[in-house]
Amino acid sequence: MTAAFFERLGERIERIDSVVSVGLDADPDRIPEHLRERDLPQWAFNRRIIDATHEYAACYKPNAAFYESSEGWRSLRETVAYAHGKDVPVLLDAKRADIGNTTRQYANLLDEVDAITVNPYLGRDSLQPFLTRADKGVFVLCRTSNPGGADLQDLELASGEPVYERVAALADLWNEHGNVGLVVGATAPEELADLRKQVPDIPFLVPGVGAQGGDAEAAVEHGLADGVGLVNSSRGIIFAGEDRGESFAGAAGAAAKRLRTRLNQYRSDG
Ligand SMILES: O=c1ccn([C@@H]2O[C@H](COP(=O)(O)O)[C@@H](O)[C@H]2O)c(=O)[nH]1
Repeated sequence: MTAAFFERLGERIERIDSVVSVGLDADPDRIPEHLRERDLPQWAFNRRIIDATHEYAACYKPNAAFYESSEGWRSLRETVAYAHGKDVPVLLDAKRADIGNTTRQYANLLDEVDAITVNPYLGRDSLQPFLTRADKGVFVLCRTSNPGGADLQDLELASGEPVYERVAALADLWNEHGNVGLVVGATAPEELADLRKQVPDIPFLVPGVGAQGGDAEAAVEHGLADGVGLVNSSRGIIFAGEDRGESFAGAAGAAAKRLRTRLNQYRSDG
């Protein structure tokens, strides 16, 4: 039987001593000039990024938004297969969910990848086809890293609890197979701390360090549950060498290594 996602992730984290999620947001406008004439420029870019970063990557997190074209989906498929060939799990940041028959189609994405992000605002039935995939990780958006994340997610319910806490409570209920994680931004360190107290056993995916300037220490301190969790940086790693022409990938590798070192300093502090 295939080991559950968080078990596999925990083994990977231990093996490479890293909680870094490398975000593969291969923005076609930022891919180096010399790769733009390739058949699949995003795939050519990602392959070089993976070669340079896989030793430091607990997982790869491509954001589906960057692959929403026929070429993009082909690039994504090649990228996923290549990452798997390097033994690195892939978490597709797709933020999916819909009514029953539609969401069942979305959940087929899990045939290709190891984990996915989902949107909780349509409720349990919209997530059911993801949640029942016991061997796959399902990260529920809880308190996002963007400035507008507070607009709805921080609103207080009649009970006095903020919406993001209710989402965490529901996600905990939905976690019948031990495959649920939460997405909590590093730009919201207080919410990260509150949520960790509320759901001590659920691993977080923490985006927002690097380009968004989030709190890396809080990301590590609160993002991990029994050592398992992910701290993501996308642009800060893959475009670290944007001005370096053909040696862009080396700069990405160095950025991933630096982030691992920085995060590990907080991991060992605990
Ligand atoms: O709350 C959220 C949820 C998802 N994201 C995604 O993570 C990466 C962050 O990219 P950076 O370049 O490191 O800022 C990107 O794919 C976002 O869509 C997030 O930032 N915040």
